[in-house]
Amino acid sequence: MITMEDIVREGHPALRKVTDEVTLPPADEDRDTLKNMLEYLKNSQDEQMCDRYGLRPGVGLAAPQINVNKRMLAVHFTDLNDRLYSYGLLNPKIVSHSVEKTYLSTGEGCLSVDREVPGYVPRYRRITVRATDLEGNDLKLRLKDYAAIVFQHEIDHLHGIMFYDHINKDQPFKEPDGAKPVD
Ligand SMILES: OCN(O)CCCc1ccccc1
Ligand code: NI
Repeated sequence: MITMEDIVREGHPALRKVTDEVTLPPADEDRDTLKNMLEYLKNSQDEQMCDRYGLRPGVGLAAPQINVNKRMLAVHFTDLNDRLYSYGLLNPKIVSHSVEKTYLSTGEGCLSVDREVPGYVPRYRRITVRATDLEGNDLKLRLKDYAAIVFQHEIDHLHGIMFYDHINKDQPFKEPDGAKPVD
């Protein structure tokens, strides 16, 4: 099982690499890795597992965070309308997005960042993502608000981008133009 020891922290070069696409159908090793990433998220949202294994709760995890240079990510969360998003995704790609922006009013954190980095992280309010799931299905996900934020955070990791790269250096809490916050 994946624990915090497997998660690399900022400064590790893996977090600044652009990942390689996964050849499809995925090799068993890739599928197992992705399943383990999804398992980590579920474990991290269970209090007993957290206490027993010292896990930090997470709603998403990208392969570079466990030092795997592959374009794959896992998410496990319910959005504000109680829709469950639980996926292991191969080669996810944002194929379209709104001009309109959003941001998490609490700011963002990251399992690979052991410090608070205050500030708003501007994100697209709506995105469409194409990807392949663990069963080999081609998915087209239309996401907005919180779900869009989580997916953008994870897809950024696949391109070596950290959430704080987006924070306005001079005015971290400047509301992004015309953006509607997710509270
Ligand atoms: O890369 C995943 N990760 O570090 C866990 C935190 C995920 C996350 C946190 C805040 C807003 C969006 C996504
Ligand atoms: Ni992260």
